Amino acid sequence: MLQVTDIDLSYGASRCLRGVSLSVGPGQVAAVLGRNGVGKSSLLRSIIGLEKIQGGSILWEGNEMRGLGPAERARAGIGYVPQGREIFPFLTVQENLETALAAAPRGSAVPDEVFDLFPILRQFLRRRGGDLSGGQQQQLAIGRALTARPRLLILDEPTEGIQPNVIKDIAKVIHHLAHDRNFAIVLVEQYFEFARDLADTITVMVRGEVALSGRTSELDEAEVRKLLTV
Ligand SMILES: Nc1ncnc2c1ncn2[C@@H]1O[C@H](COP(=O)(O)OP(=O)(O)OP(=O)(O)O)[C@@H](O)[C@H]1O
Repeated sequence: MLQVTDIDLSYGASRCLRGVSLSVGPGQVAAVLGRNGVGKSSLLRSIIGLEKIQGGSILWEGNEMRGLGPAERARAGIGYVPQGREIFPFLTVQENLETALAAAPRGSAVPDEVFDLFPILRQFLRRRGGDLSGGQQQQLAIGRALTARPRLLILDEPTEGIQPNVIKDIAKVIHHLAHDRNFAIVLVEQYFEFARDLADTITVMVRGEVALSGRTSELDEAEVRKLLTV
């Protein structure tokens, strides 16, 4: 279980997150929605340890993550797929995947599951990351996160700049990871429909704060849409 409680984050004098809370358990997908610049990526970066929060707590599987760096949080089972994918363009697909093994015990390999989920990665193992399409790069970024064998997967706008047929594949994978493999998943999205169809809970942020949060089935869709457009 991930329990983010009342976190505050400032960049210098500018407050970015104010009292933000979010929780997600194994087998669940929590979506975070909001317009550009409301703090969604900053929230994710705070959870994985790339930003140093000034207040609040981040409990993962009962342990406080707040004082830990990103590598320690990764070892604790937190996986991250960054916005824009951040594939290494001059490394091959295989090498990109293997970067996630840096902290793994010696002799560890890319799990077969990665290739079962994304057969294209096996086919393109020796191709350079920079030569893949946007959708293939997104699959590689998710595959790379899974290579570290996380139990919590955090995805920042996985549908950004990707064709509809690949978006469907990615939605299927996220659904499978949560419901068949018991991952806890936090997903930041711009597209309401994608989040609604996948997520158990939705949190809508406005200017660094949680404006609305609840079970997807119980949220007033019109109200959510209003917060995403004003
Ligand atoms: N490293 C930083 N230094 C200073 N300000 C930052 C930094 N990162 C983000 N910000 C500011 O914090 C606010 C929240 O940014 P953030 O990227 O978290 O929003 P977002 O909701 O993810 O937006 P987007 O959908 O555009 O990715 C913005 O005003 C942004 O300009």
